[in-house]
Amino acid sequence: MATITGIPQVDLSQFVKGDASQQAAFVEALGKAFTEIGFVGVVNHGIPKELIKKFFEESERFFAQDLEIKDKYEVKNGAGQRGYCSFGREHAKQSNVGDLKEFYQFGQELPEGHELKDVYMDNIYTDELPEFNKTARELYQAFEASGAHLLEAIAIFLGLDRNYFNPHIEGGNSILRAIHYPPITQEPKSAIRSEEHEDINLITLLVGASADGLQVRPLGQDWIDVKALGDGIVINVGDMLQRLTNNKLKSTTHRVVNPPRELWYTSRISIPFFLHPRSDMDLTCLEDCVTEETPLQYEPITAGEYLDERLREIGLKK
Ligand SMILES: O=C(O)CCC(=O)C(=O)O
Ligand SMILES: [Fe+2]
Repeated sequence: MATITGIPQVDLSQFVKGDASQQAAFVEALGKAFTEIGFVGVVNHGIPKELIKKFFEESERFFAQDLEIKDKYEVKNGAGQRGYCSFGREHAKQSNVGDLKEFYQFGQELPEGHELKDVYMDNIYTDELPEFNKTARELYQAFEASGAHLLEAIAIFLGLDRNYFNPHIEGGNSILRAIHYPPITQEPKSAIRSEEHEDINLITLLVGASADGLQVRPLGQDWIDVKALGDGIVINVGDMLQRLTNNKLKSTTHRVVNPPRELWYTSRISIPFFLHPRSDMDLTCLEDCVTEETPLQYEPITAGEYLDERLREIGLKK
């Protein structure tokens, strides 16, 4: 039984396989969750359980290697968008203390002849762990498919054509990230594994982490613990979708806190998929989201320009 506590939960199979009334109920529930707290738990998301398990195991293997090996896969001035990013390098935009994590990122890979083929940086594949590379590709594609269904439901909720997002996410600039929070061995500078932040992209799909620690803080409320039990995934709205909808859908602050002292010896692995559109997607606020009660909050910008701005703020781009 898959359950997620702390946030509302929806069943994606109702939308993908259900009849019209089940689809409508799904759209309603998803829209409510995203306008209120910006986070939702999703069960029956269509991402194969075995694939998730395999990628978790391969990620553990990757991070367990000597730093000397991992360092080979770090691109020192590549804005951290592919390959390995070493411990402490990324920090939240308001903080100058690095997060207590290391991670590895895979990006979009397109077939020969695709118009965006040469636009993206090549992925960095490890020599030691061919299965890490292979499962990353498979999981990337499974996340893209599941994310496309969710965006279709969001488009319906926003009163747009249900295929509104399709041309923007086909060949999009999404990132699959495997994060490792190592065991804590000495009194940490802060009680936080990953400082509070909002995600940059359209939506994030997060595979149930290997340990507790994720907390979200809806506007005007206290921190809420989000726990994924079983095989549900956590989905949240990112800043690009919040911006496009003129704050109708909420990109909610979240963080990962350290475990209690008696669990310091434990590590934590989590697998977020940051669903990004193509760089040329226009993020100008949707007309229907600008009203007398909700006046325009943002200037027009493209997804590419916005990403650039944000990567500088978090120390990944100079
Ligand atoms: O590790 C987690 O559970 C969340 C990570 C996260 O919020 C992020 O990488 O943006
Ligand atoms: Fe995040």
